[in-house]
Amino acid sequence: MRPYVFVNVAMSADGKISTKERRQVKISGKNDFLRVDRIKAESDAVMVGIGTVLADNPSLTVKSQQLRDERKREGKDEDPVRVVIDSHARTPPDADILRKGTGTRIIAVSAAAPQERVEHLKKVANVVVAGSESVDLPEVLAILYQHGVRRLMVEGGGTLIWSLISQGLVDAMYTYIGSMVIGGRDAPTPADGEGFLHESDFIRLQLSEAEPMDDGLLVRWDVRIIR
Ligand SMILES: NC(=O)C1=CN([C@@H]2O[C@H](COP(=O)(O)OP(=O)(O)OC[C@H]3O[C@@H](n4cnc5c(N)ncnc54)[C@H](O)[C@@H]3O)[C@@H](O)[C@H]2O)C=CC1
Ligand SMILES: Nc1nc(O)c(N)c(N[C@@H]2O[C@H](COP(=O)(O)O)[C@@H](O)[C@H]2O)n1
Repeated sequence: MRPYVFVNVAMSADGKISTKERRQVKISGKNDFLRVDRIKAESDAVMVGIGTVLADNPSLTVKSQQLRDERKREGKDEDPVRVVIDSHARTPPDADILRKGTGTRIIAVSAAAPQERVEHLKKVANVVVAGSESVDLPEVLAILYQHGVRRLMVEGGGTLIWSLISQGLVDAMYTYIGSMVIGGRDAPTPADGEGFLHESDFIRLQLSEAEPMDDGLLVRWDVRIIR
């Protein structure tokens, strides 16, 4: 069993999620940031890849005090469980995701992670070992499910989203399209990784919602299960 998994990502009009230097940029507007905060507060856990932790140093906390209070009233931690997919245990022990906010942090590493770094991380987070070289995502999702996570939000980046979506582990995707062009053939996109070669392999989506937001557009897609 695995949680319901949805991706939230903000991209430019030309389909980039940051610059070619992988520098964090503001793509969403005020209303979209409020929406992201709300769907994060409604989730049991939020996941990012180590590339995002190293590039953006996100805290992934719920920002609105009202939403934090609501979670508390429901008997939950103010922040969802925060999960980093990090094969080689590269998460800096002083990363904001570990320093800021409340609640459980899980770092998922592979068996190839250097033991010394794993021991350091064990002092500041729950470390889960899954997979031999890179992290085994189905196994991590099963572990999260066993720990009560039913709704998982994935905030990026492109490498992690590709892995999840290409393995059939994503149920829905929110894409905010911002009103700018970032450009750059090497700038990350919502799904990087290897990419499919054959049309028959493409992951098919069904449009479920499209709404103008700030000066861009919010699109919600459901992943179509084709058997
Ligand atoms: N605009 C937006 O909404 C967002 C933009 N970003 C941007 O994305 C960029 C970071 O993305 P990426 O470099 O692609 O890194 P990422 O955050 O997708 O992390 C990928 C890394 O995770 C590790 N990993 C371990 N097991 C894995 C597995 N099974 N599958 C995939 N990865 C696995 C690998 O070390 C891999 O390189 C940054 O530039 C950041 O600013 C990140 C999040 C959201
Ligand atoms: N929704 C959205 N819009 C943008 O314009 C963005 N740049 C991002 N980036 C994601 O948000 C994370 C920041 O988290 P904290 O504010 O530090 O909690 C960042 O790491 C990306 O995942 N998202």
